[in-house]
Formats: sequence, structure tokens, C-alpha cells
Amino acid sequence: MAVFTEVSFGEAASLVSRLRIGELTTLTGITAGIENTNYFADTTEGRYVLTVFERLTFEQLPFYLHLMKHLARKGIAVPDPKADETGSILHTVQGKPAAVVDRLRGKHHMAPDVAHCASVGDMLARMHIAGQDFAMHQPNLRGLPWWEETVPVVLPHLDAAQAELISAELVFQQHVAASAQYLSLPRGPIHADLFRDNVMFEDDELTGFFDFYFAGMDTLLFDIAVCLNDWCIDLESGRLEDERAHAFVAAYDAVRPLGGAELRLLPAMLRAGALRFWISRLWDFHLPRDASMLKPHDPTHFERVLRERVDTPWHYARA
Ligand SMILES: Nc1ncnc2c1ncn2[C@@H]1O[C@H](COP(=O)(O)OP(=O)(O)O)[C@@H](O)[C@H]1O
Ligand SMILES: N[C@@H](CCOP(=O)(O)O)C(=O)O
Repeated sequence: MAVFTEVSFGEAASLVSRLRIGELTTLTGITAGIENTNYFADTTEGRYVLTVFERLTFEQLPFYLHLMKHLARKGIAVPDPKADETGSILHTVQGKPAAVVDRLRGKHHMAPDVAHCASVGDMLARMHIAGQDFAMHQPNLRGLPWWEETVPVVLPHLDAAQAELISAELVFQQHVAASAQYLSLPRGPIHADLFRDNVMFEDDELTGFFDFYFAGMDTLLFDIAVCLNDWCIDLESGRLEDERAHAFVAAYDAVRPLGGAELRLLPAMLRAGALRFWISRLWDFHLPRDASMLKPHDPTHFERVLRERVDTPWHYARA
């Protein structure tokens, strides 16, 4: 678990009372997640999640919280941030930024089948469309400039073959990012971290996407690639499983048809998605922060995924 900031019952109760969402009945630290401090907060009126942000700043957070509000208002199933008496959805706990959002029903599907992948593909496309008129702008803070900054920091921790792979991939992605085809890709606010553990299902019904705190303006295709790399793979080998991957993209494509440049650049974005999470996992693993309970994710998983995507490019073919 990642509880970086210990929040007392009294502190949480006083925040909850300012939000007029009932009285706090229980407060439980959440045993998952690696970025922020999260607590389940049950009140006499409902079930919520209290998040204390450990890396994100008061300046960066309005983008994520207002994006969630915007999407919720448009009928996309995402947690709606709760406002205080002044209308503010960004709060302060122990001097750090904090938010209280709806707790989604259900649990994660960590072994998704074709139908789960199709549900996520469908909702991702609807979310991308709903995001098109979101007025705020913030780049994906884990995009190319961050990779360029962070690869030199993690390089000393890698063996020769890993160093060669990560450096070569960074150069490849710099070329892709400079290409006319890449610059023509549709963009908008993307989730950018829509892994299986950031989606809830109740039985087989998708109840929502959450954890928007890596969201940013980027290519919509990058979001698709991040999902495919987590939802539609054989976890041992990192190989994309054609049936699930096809179901995911077909469901997405049925709602927001992919353009020619998107179809052509999908293999490159699958590599970009693998690189992005290999870098962040290496960074978390080799340069950890203090946490009262922290379980870093395994970086070698995304090294394997990246090697797979380089060796076996995957293309979507419409039926
Ligand atoms: N809005 C929510 N609804 C239901 N569960 C949530 C919600 N937000 C967080 N959780 C639970 O908390 C866990 C950790 O949250 P997450 O956002 O992944 O943490 P972190 O921000 O540290 O990565 C999730 O796996 C989920 O079980
Ligand atoms: N999904 C990322 C880690 C980001 O943490 P999350 O708990 O916010 O999803 C990964 O798997 O590396």
C-alpha cells in the first residue's frame, strides 16, 4: 500500500463535513496504488475516496479534477469530485492538495476477457469524444520531454542490453514525434494510465474509469496503446493477444473510427506506451520515495513488453 500521508479520522471528518456529504463513519487506508495517498471514506450519505496528492501540485490538479467533472457531466462513468461551500473541488490536507470523489462500485477484472476489453474500448472512445470540448489544457506530464529527462537518470541502473534498448527506443520515439503523420494525429485529454486496476466492473458491467492523475493532452492513439499493452496481453510473455486486442480496437473504432495515420502509427504508439511505463517503473524502483507501505511495480515487465512490440509489430485490420 502507499500511504505516504497519515490522515487522522478527525482531519478527514472535518473535510467531509465541509463538503456536506454526511458525517464520516469509517476511514480506511487503501492497500493499492503507488502515486498518491488514498483512503476509503464512508459517510452517513455515501461512499467516497479521499486522495492526498504526493507529487501533483495545486497548480496541476485543477486540470484533472475539472476533467473528471466535465466527463461526469457528459455521462461518462468517472468519479465526480466533491465541492466545498465555496464551490472549490481542490482541498488541502496537512498542507498538501487533496480531493474527495465518488467511490465507484465493483472491483477490477485482472484477467479480462474479450467482452471486458470491448467494454473498455467502447467507453474509452466515448470518453475521448466527450473530452473534445474540455476547455482546460495541460500536457501529458509523462510524455516525451519527461522520458528525455528521466532516461539519463535511470540509465546508470541498467545493464548494457537494457541501456541499449532504452536509448534506441527513445531515439525512435523522438523521430516518430517529429513526423508529419504523428503531428496529424487527433488529440485531446487522455487518461494515459488506464490499466486494469484503474477500471471497475460490477459483475461484468463496467462501472467506471478512475485515477485520472496522469491525464493530459496527448494523442488519443497513445491512450489506446496504453490500454492494449495492459488489457490485451499475455502477462508472462508480454505478447498482445490478437482476439482481445482486436475486440478492444473494434469496439473503439465503432464509436470513433480511427483515421489512416492512427492505423499506421499504432505499432509505434504501442512501443511508446511500453517505453513510458518501463521508464516510470525503473524510476520508482531505483529512486523510491518514502512511504509507510509501498510495493513498486516490476520494471522488467515493460522491458519484455517493449521488446515484444519492437520484434512483433501489431496492426489493427478492420473486419
Ligand atoms: N474512485 C474510486 N472508486 C473506487 N475505488 C477507488 C477509487 N479511487 C481509488 N480506488 C481504490 O484505490 C486503489 C488505489 O487507487 P489509485 O488511484 O490506483 O492509487 P494511486 O493514485 O496511488 O495510483 C484502487 O486500486 C482502487 O481499489
Ligand atoms: N499503472 C502504472 C502505475 C501507476 O500507478 P497507478 O496505481 O496510479 O495505476 C504501472 O503499472 O506502472
